[in-house]
Amino acid sequence: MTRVALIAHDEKKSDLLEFAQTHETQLSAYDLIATGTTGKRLMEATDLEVERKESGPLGGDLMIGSEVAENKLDGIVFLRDPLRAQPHEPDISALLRICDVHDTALATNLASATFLIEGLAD
Ligand SMILES: O=C(CO)COP(=O)(O)O
Repeated sequence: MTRVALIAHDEKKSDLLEFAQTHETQLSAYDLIATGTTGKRLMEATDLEVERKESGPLGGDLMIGSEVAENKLDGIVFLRDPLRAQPHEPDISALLRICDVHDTALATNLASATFLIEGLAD
């Protein structure tokens, strides 16, 4: 089954929730994982079932990165906050890097997230 990770920094969570609501039917066909708070908010805002990892600052990005390293993930939507520094910046960089190492589809803004979700459906 197609497995997708959804992650958003706090300033981008409302964008991700709206995205998930818009694409809920499509997303419901996928195995979904998320960082802790993102996953909680997604399950509150939609009927989607989401496997929650740790919160980002507590290692959630690294847990998702480890799935990328094991080739378990087909795609990641990661709406980062481009305007604020994050305390766990090294973890974020590690996740982006491992996606490139394994050529895993990664969308970091809404426009590319739409392409990713539609592309995975093909
Ligand atoms: O910090 C994050 C990604 O780097 C997201 O973590 P949360 O979903 O727990 O807020």
